[in-house]
Amino acid sequence: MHQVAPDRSWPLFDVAATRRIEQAAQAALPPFTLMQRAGLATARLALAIAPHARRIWIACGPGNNGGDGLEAATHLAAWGKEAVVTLAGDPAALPADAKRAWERLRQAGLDLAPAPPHDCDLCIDALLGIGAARPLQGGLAAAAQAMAGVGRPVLAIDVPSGLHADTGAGLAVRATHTLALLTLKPGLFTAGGRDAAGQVWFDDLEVPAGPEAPCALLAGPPLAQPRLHASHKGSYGDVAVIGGAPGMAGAALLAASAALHAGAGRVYLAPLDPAAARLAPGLPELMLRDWSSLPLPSLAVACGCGGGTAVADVLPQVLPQAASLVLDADALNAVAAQADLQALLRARSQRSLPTVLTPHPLEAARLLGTSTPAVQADRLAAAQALAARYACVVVLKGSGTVIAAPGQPPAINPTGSARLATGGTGDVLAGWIAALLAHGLPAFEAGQAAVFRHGQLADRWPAGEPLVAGALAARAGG
Ligand SMILES: NC(=O)C1=CN([C@@H]2O[C@H](COP(=O)(O)OP(=O)(O)OC[C@H]3O[C@@H](n4cnc5c(N)ncnc54)[C@H](OP(=O)(O)O)[C@@H]3O)[C@@H](O)[C@H]2O)[C@@H](O)CC1
Ligand SMILES: [K+]
Repeated sequence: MHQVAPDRSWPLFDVAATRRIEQAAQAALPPFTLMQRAGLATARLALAIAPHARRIWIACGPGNNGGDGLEAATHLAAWGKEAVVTLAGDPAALPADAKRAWERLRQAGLDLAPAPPHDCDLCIDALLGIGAARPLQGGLAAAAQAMAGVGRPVLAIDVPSGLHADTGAGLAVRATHTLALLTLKPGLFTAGGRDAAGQVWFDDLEVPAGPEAPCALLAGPPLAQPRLHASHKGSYGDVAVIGGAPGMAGAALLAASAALHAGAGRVYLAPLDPAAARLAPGLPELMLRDWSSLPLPSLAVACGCGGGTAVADVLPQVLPQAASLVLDADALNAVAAQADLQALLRARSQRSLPTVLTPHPLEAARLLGTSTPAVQADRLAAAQALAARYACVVVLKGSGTVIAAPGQPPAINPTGSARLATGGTGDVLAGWIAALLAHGLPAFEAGQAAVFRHGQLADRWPAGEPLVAGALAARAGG
């Protein structure tokens, strides 16, 4: 059993693949072996979470997830805990493995409680796992509500009940800990998954994934990029930030600052507000230019960043010329609105010019011609659809940022928190990605590395210190 920490990457498997892995293992092992292992692993983690717990409520549901809970309850009772077991369903209708767990519970002298306990030291959520097929209702919904009311740690078995294991969508039990079994599922790490799952643990039940290919990866830390002594500013590439329409100069400045601090050799700032060009940006390292004078074919360009509607006039030049390109915010809205810009964007991949789009869910919805809820209902699919449609790398922002590229499994970023939900952090990310593109990283790696470090910086931000985008940019790459 391992805690899933952002110190390495992890393969993720969807429900269909998990079912195939489970079936192959069931066929190779004596009956009930997997559920015994699942129940024992759950009971062990429960003890580790709440070693001094006296009363533990195990809330079981009508499928094999409930069976895991019944099996865990038998262990916990044998170890001297008061195990209060409820079952939202009919014991006679349990599937075969779960029924066997139920019989073992009875043989151990335990029985079902008619109702949840008034108080307990730990709840175990064994209501639903990967079989969650619809919103929680009836006895399952009542048990989930009671768990929320207890106000104690909640250990979810496999998946917080109600959460869609593939997508992270759905109203779910809010767990403090989740023990994923057999495989790690992508829904634990994106959309509502991170809030529902809490701290994630993983036990493969001694079953290898075999020939199954992961549907996605949980990203690990990017490789460090040591700088050679025999290098100069030209070794690290040039970035230009084009954005900052009247009233929004700060966005472009934040992106430029991030690119500079993330290690770009030289950074040009090309504000779209003519008045802004006369303002001292506070960063003497930046080179102010009119966008039309930039040497686009030798630059990594970050375009958008407070560009307003003015950015639409720039894109017909930038899209075909920029050596590598990050499109953010207003640039994405311009592309969503204009078919000619979409054609120019798609044409970049035919010339092997790297491009990264950094939409938030609403921008992604505009680019896909759909709604924000539809994007959030399946973030992995939305990011992959965008990458395929525009033939580029997509960084779909939000909880569990997804990085997608055509023809390869997407990555989900494990770092970052709601502390990043403050103005300008997206501009910082765009400039940071541009710096890594300028350095020569392939687009997917650049997106993944910048997103990981950007989130990690926020995770490590001192608790008492306000996280503002300017300070974040100043620590980019640090
Ligand atoms: N087999 C094994 O040995 C192993 C199994 N393992 C464990 O089993 C879990 C998968 O078990 P599972 O396939 O039985 O699915 P599970 O999530 O328990 O629920 C299915 C039941 O819930 C019902 N139901 C669904 N939604 C509902 C709703 N909203 N409201 C009400 N009912 C609802 C659904 O009813 P139906 O949709 O069929 O009408 C069905 O009766 C997996 O996550 C892992 O924990 C692992 O430990 C490996 C070893
Ligand atoms: K569960």
